[in-house]
Amino acid sequence: MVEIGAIETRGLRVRRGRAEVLRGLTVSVPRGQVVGLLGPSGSGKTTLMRCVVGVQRVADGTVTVLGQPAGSPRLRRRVGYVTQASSVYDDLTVRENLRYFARVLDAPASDVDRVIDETGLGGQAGQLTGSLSGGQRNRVSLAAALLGAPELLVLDEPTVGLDPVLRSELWGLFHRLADAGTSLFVSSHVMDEAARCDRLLLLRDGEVIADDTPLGLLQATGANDAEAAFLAVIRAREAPERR
Ligand SMILES: Nc1ncnc2c1ncn2[C@@H]1O[C@H](COP(=O)(O)OP(=O)(O)OP(=O)(O)O)[C@@H](O)[C@H]1O
Repeated sequence: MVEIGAIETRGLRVRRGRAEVLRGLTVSVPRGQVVGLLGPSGSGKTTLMRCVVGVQRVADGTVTVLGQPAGSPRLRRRVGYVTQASSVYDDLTVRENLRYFARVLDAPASDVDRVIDETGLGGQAGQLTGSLSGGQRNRVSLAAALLGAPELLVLDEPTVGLDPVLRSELWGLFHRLADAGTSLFVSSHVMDEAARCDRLLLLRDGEVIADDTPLGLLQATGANDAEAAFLAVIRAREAPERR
């Protein structure tokens, strides 16, 4: 049997306003890995994630998630999505928020303690969410997305605003989840997070300019880090046009 990837897109085109922001993307995200979606601000990362979770109007092409068309009702509990904005209630405590979302998602009540533990929020569980720092609040949204143990997690810049220790802990969590079989699709505009991914998709101006492992990308470009590799890929693509 052919293994169905976590995410498959074919010729995906999206227009937002007058601009074409995804320009015929064909990408494949394997299961059970942490796949990084890296690219500068405005390159289309959030738009691609919106396509994956089925909330973006698509002009052309297909998006298949866990073998189903993106947005299909059967994917609702199988896919967790964390946007850049907080998706939890400020006037509830961390634990109250998670209990509420566990009920909405029909997740086991025991998941609440599990996700509090996984996201390191034990010390804040009884605190009103509105009184937390921005980074802590992001982790409450992440904890809510972990309820019910979805097979695919789509995380839009989950480490923004976190200190290096928390950032490192969160990447550790992502890999533990992947080791247990979860697929993670994680965006970042911070190139130094590239090395933490199993696989990378580099996006620029709505096009995938590289799809490789971090090591493969460094070897292919001869660069020492992801930022230099990104620039090398861009230069190589633009070189023929200069002639
Ligand atoms: N609601 C909208 N209407 C029109 N254009 C939009 C809208 N939202 C985003 N865009 C445009 O689509 C392009 C891609 O935006 P997108 O948010 O997907 O980029 P991104 O890579 O996620 O950026 P960031 O890292 O800043 O979040 C940008 O040029 C942006 O200006």
